[in-house]
Amino acid sequence: MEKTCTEVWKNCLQIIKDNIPNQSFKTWFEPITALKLEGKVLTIQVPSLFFYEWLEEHYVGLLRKTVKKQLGEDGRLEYNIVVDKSSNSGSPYTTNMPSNGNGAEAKMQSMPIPVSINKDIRNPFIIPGLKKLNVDPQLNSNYTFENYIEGDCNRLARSAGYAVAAKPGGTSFNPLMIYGGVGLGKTHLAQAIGNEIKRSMPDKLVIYVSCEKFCQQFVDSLKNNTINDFVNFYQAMDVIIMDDVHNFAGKEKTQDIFFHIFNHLHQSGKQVILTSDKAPKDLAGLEERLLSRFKWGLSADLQIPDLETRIAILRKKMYADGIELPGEVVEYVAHNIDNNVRELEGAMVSLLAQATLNKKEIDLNLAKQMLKNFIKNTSKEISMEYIQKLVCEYFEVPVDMVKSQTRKREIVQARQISMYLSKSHTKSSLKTIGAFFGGRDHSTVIYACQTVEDLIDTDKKFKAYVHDIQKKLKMS
Ligand SMILES: Nc1ncnc2c1ncn2[C@@H]1O[C@H](COP(=O)(O)OP(=O)(O)OP(=O)(O)O)[C@@H](O)[C@H]1O
Repeated sequence: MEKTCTEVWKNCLQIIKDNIPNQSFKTWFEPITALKLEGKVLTIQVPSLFFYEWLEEHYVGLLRKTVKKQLGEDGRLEYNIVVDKSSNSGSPYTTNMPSNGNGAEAKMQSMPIPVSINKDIRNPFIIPGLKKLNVDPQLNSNYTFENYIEGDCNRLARSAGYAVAAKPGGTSFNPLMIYGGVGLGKTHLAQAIGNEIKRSMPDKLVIYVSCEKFCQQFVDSLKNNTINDFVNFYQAMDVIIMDDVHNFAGKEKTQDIFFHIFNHLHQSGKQVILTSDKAPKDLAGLEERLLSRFKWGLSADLQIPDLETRIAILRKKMYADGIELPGEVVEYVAHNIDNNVRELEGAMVSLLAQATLNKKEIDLNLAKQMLKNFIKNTSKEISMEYIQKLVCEYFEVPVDMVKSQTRKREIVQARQISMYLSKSHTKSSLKTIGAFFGGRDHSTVIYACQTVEDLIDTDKKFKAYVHDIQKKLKMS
């Protein structure tokens, strides 16, 4: 007796289940239903285009083998794709893949599916239903262009941001990648773009999401079997702002999902805005294909603001908070906190809090007193210069010698400990540490750190030295 499509698919599922992890089976195969069997062609229904792409990319080999096992060498598979479940039209739209009549065997052999097919099918079907979404963009309304002070440090990134805000998806800055060090205004600028788009084009669907939150949502959606909703949601956006994409490092599955979402948005002319602590070329732990996408548009960096810009930032904040500070105090703060805008603002807030508590006028003296304490608690104190000074004082060796080429034992020891502590107590890269300690390369730093770690493990006296210095570092 001829088998029904349900029986054939049930047998296929048995084989598939034995060959992949249970969670993957639940996520990608349980939502599939068998629709029909015509001769040797089995048609299955998948819940979205994204689902179809994912199966084609990750399970094509397994599917091909399984179908052949059930239907013989000329067995084929066709997909029926439910394109828009949220449509109000009563029944879901569906479309068949492949649509060119070549049969799924041809389809299964050619992966990934050609871009032209994606494009034609996606736009007309997916967007109309999902456009009805009302999405909270998750933006902080204080992060506007108006509040973002322009300086040499951010001119390119800021004007690119403006261009993107005026024409989301319509410039070559797609994606726009804003990168730079801690607290230099990446989130503020990225959100300013989102706020400006929502102000001038309220109908646009904009979403801000940190990379960390996106990763968590992905894990949750796998757990709850809502992966389809998760992907559909992001694919329906006009603008996605993803903060801190360096946090994708090592998370391959989430990168995979984002790769698909990214492709979909980009092909549909939607805007992607990314922030990162490093330039795309320096991002470690990200898949090459994702990195190459990140390099497509424009990468613009944010540098440390110069004194003039720092003063302007402080004045703007004071103005916004309705506070007046003497000019010399503002200049003093801006002069002394010079590598992180968040810390700059933090110093001012502490200054004001102290003044309010002590009911004192904020003059230069108070600013100096207070700033002394504030600087101690910031990363400024733990600079490579400071580590070098501390280590050299401890071992009573001349400070400049650690940067020289000398191989004297006590100097080498001070140099290696300085490198080791710079690696663990500063955010400097191995390359920067090497360059700072006498123009050495990163492999010298790796070797130094390894040597120090080994000695800590084997030499009690040495371990005590390092701990002593670390204690001083923390107390200073
Ligand atoms: N050019 C600027 N003009 C006005 N305010 C700024 C500017 N740059 C940074 N800020 C302010 O500095 C603070 C830190 O900025 P933001 O959080 O955007 O930095 P970030 O680079 O995203 O930091 P992180 O590396 O921690 O993610 C915010 O309060 C922001 O408003």
